[in-house]
Amino acid sequence: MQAARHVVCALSGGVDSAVAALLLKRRGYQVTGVFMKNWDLLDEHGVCAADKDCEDAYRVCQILDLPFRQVSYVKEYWNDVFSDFLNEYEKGRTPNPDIICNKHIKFSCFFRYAVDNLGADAIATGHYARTSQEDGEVFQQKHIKRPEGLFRNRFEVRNAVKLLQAADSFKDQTFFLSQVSQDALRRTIFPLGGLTKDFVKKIAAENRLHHVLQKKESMGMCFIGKRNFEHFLLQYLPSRPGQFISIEDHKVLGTHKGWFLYTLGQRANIGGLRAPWYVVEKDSAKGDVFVAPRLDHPALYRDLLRTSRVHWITEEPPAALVRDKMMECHFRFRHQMALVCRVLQGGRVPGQREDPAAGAVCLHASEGPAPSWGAHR
Ligand SMILES: Nc1ncnc2c1ncn2[C@@H]1O[C@H](COP(=O)(O)OP(=O)(O)OP(=O)(O)O)[C@@H](O)[C@H]1O
Repeated sequence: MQAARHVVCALSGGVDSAVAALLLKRRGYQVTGVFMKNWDLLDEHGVCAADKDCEDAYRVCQILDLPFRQVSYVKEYWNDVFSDFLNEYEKGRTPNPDIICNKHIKFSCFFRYAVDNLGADAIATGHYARTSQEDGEVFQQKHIKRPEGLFRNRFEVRNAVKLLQAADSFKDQTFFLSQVSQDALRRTIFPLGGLTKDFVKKIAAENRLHHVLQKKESMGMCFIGKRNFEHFLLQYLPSRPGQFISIEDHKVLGTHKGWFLYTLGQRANIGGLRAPWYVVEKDSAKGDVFVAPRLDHPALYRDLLRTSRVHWITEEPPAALVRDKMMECHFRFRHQMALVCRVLQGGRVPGQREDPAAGAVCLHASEGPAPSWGAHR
């Protein structure tokens, strides 16, 4: 008889990955649970939250009778995720550290550790996402036990694998997985891809996983916790006091501690003013932040958005984009925001060589691509 395939499941100490590990075991895989310690500084209460999460992950393995390991990527997280996060803020952009963490830590360091050190055939996480090689049936909300034979070709894939949205569109986490490599995706299983969160909680409750059920859902950036975001950032970046200026009459409305703390479109709380104002523009040289008085103010809207090099998971870059220099794509600009169909124009980024994988996104659905890179309003 063929030996069971070995799947290394990333266990965060939360309910999703605990149920992912349980489902893998039920399907006949040999499962190892691994907790990653990525951040070891104390939170706002002087507690290292990672220690409690690690204990919870260990308990999941005890309940499910799985081997448990712990790895530390504190140094890698600091160098590849947190430093990038600070650098991006310093440049006035708003990075998403969860996307970078998936790219560099979970689907790179952890993936290599699982394959090279633990001899895994595949890794698994509790993300709500699917790939084009999932065996549809087994992801339905039924307790079906599958004979091992059905999965024997699971990891011998010839065609490139696609990242697909989860069945639970509210929980779908593909936005955070948008930078993973083809190499890692080929050997990744998302056991929760076809399930709803409620169903996952039900499975946890029926399988003695009460300790993870009681935990609060992780929200926002893990290293910030409940701390005030501005205070947190100003511990790492020097403040640069500047002014809030009205875009309408250039009147000074108040002061702030750093233009880089604001994101375009963000609501700005200006001391002493009751009505909300929204960020339109930032002047990095003078440190001023220009604001508009209403969310429907025309100064807040754009026709064109420039992207840096696009990360193509399946076809790099798509042949249609190289041939036509443009293609229709569906975009999501933030997690849980609706997907919108827009035209992506490949081409030349100013100051760089011709690169069909870099692009501009025309933000009006009804119009064709914008005429040139110069136009950005
Ligand atoms: N510290 C960690 N150690 C191991 N795996 C992790 C860790 N943090 C996250 N993961 C993996 O990444 C997945 C997504 O994590 P994320 O924190 O975004 O989601 P989540 O919905 O809160 O998941 P969970 O309920 O499992 O904590 C987890 O389900 C788990 O597989």
